[in-house]
Amino acid sequence: MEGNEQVAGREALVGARRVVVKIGSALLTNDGRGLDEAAIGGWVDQIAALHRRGIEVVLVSSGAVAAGMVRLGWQARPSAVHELQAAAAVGQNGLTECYESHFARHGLLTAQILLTHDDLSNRKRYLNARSALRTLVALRVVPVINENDTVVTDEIRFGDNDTLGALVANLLEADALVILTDQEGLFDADPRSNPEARLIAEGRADDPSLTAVAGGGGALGRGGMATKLQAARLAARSGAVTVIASGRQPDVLGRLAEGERLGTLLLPEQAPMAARKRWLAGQLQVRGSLTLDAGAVKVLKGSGSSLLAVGVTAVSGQFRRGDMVLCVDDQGHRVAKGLVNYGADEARLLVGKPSHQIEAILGYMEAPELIHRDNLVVL
Ligand SMILES: Nc1ncnc2c1ncn2[C@@H]1O[C@H](COP(=O)(O)OP(=O)(O)O)[C@@H](O)[C@H]1O
Ligand SMILES: N[C@@H](CCC(=O)OP(=O)(O)O)C(=O)O
Repeated sequence: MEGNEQVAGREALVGARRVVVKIGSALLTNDGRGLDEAAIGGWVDQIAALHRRGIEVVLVSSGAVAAGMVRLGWQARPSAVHELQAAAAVGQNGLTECYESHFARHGLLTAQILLTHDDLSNRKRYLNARSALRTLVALRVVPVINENDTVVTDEIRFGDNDTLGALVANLLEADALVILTDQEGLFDADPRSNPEARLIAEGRADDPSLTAVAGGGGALGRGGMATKLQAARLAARSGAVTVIASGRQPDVLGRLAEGERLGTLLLPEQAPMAARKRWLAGQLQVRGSLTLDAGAVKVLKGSGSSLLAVGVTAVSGQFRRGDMVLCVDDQGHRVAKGLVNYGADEARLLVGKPSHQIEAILGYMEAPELIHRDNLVVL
């Protein structure tokens, strides 16, 4: 049942139609030697493949300052604002050129968009930015966004591009924000300093315990995991899920879109329900059915509750835990469908039984409900 669980847990990316991909400085720069053009070519190939599948991708790319430093022959990142601004202005050219030439190999146009904090906090400019981006996406152009480093000062800058990526995800109501970085995801401690650190595969974006483990960035990046977690919280506001993953994993974007467990998935508290339900509703393959009594039909339709065995009168078909089953009323009318927590044989034993008896009947309890409400869609 691994496979079903995998897809159920990652459905928001599997069904995503619009994705913001953020590529960080730590990843883009060739050990501080300027842009890693070969790696950029690889990400462009992946994005083009998503495009061909009909997924709209908006790119948020860092790297201007790092690329500018190399072009200018500077060894160390300057601390003076005017020098950072100059480096960004020089480097942004190289960045744009690099993306443009790689996307051109796939017959795709790019558009450079440089935003500042003001552009997104001022309502009028926000709406202008939104309509321009929507138009570009509708034209199948790939927007490549960065902060307009040349005109911002410390007080008004995002600084890290994680925040910018999240705001763009909000702006476009994207389904997902994918943050590609130099680590496999969020670990329970910074893996640079703690080799024992373990990857956190999944969590709630607003889980306060994650704040404690998310540290600052490396030499090249700006915000580290702390700003990535904050970005996930921001993105969650408009219902987007966030994935933090390593850009060095081969075909990371394609594999995520296939539902593979890579990196850290950070789910919003409320809104992903809509995406999840959309995905559930779109699933065609049903392995069996559960007949519900009138009380169960009422609570499912009325209050969006989970389905308990006590409200089930009959089980048909052969299904396994995690399979999609149909819920019908006593007349056989379709009421709901969802991913079931028990296989058909166990479900038959549980028919009409209250949840507190599950353990006594089966010898174990997988879950107190037959179908959890998160995995259920009323038809
Ligand atoms: N809990 C953690 N898990 C993973 N990485 C962490 C964690 N805490 C801090 N980091 C650091 O965050 C860095 C990635 O962030 P950053 O350097 O800002 O990259 P980017 O430029 O891709 O945004 C990692 O290289 C790592 O050292
Ligand atoms: N706007 C800056 C990028 C800032 C930055 O490095 O952010 P991040 O990739 O989040 O660590 C640049 O292009 O150099």
